[in-house]
Amino acid sequence: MTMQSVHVSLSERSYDILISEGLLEHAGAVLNPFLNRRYVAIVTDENVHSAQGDRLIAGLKAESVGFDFITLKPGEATKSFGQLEELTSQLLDLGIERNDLVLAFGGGVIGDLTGFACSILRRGCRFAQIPTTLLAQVDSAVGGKTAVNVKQGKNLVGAFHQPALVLCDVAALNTLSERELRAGYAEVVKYGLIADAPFFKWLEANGPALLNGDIATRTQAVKRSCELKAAIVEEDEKEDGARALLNLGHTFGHAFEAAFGYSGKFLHGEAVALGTVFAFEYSVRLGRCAPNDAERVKRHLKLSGLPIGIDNLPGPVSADQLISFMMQDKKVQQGALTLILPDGIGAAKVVKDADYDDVKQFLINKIGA
Ligand SMILES: NC(=O)c1ccc[n+]([C@@H]2O[C@H](COP(=O)([O-])OP(=O)(O)OC[C@H]3O[C@@H](n4cnc5c(N)ncnc54)[C@H](O)[C@@H]3O)[C@@H](O)[C@H]2O)c1
Ligand SMILES: O=C(O)C(=O)C[C@@H](O)[C@H](O)[C@H](O)COP(=O)(O)O
Ligand SMILES: [Zn+2]
Repeated sequence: MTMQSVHVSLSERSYDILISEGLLEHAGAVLNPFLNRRYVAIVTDENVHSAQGDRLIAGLKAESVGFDFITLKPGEATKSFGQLEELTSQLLDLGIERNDLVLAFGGGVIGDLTGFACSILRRGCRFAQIPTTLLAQVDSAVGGKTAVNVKQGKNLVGAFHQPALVLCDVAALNTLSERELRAGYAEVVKYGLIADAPFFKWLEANGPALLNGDIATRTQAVKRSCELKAAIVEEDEKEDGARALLNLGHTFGHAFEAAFGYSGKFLHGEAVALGTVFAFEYSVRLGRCAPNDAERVKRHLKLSGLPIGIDNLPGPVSADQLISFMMQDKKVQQGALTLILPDGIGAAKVVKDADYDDVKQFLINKIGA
């Protein structure tokens, strides 16, 4: 097994991201040094349990690591307050101690919910991320943001809680649906657009191979994404500055997700893709970004099967609805919107004090009042 790794350096909260094909079958051996007793609680969802569970079980059994599964319903609706209460209760019933290791085995929904539960369980217990979607391997498993969604907006109740270890088995992506794979790809593209124009160019050439299952290309993309995210998180763990760049496309995107009620009709990655298009178009409107750059981004997202226009929305939504969700965004300061706006490909900026009326007019022009 050829192993790649990325270190996230955060003093006593530092950890490694291990990336390889076939890691699940070695999970017991890799996790053993992190275990105070040979036992883990595994939080997962039904799809992941049936598609990948046997591989993890084999890896744990090979090292005589005992385990219990807590298996939740799949989908964004699981990232809720109700499920948080239920999950913490189940973990307590299993007798999970502070120094035990809980495994978040699944996509970003499982990772965000489990990470949040672990941040509050007995005032904080350890957990490892075992991400099984492209989105989770390149983004959500790294950096310690955990949360649930509420009716007022996306991820509005949560905590920063870093994992002890991240295990990315790229072979786990073989059972992921094409739609979920493409949605995760939106976050890969994001890294190129924020800060790495050569990576975006590489994706224009290699994105099709990545989406078609080429393991080497996937491994390279996961590694580069994790390196870029780790560098930003190391600089600004709790989003006082540069970390907000990772929110490119999210201020608009989260508003779409909230408007559709976290129903799965519009996935996080799809919302990020359309939100990124909106961010580029708004930047063009402000004269910050060349129209050609926005067109190039839209072309690549479209070729990758991602939504780039309001025709791709699963139902009607109004500018009023969107702007009111946007005003609940965690980046709002003194009542003013913060947007992540590109000055071009690979050159995103955190823009505070965005003009509310102008953003609203932009949305009205795009989708109607
Ligand atoms: N914490 C962060 O930094 C961060 C970053 C990005 C996104 N997120 C959050 O992540 C969530 C989205 O995560 P996601 O896109 O992974 O969605 P998800 O967790 O809902 O997983 C997508 C679907 O794929 C299934 N699945 C997962 N792995 C599978 C596999 N290997 N084989 C077959 N099916 C599999 C799941 O059951 C689910 O139905 C959102 O809530 C978003 O807000 C968080
Ligand atoms: O890690 C980050 O920081 C990100 O912003 C990554 C995003 O892809 C992710 O969707 C995150 O959950 C959004 O953060 P939020 O603070 O806007 O909820
Ligand atoms: Zn995201």
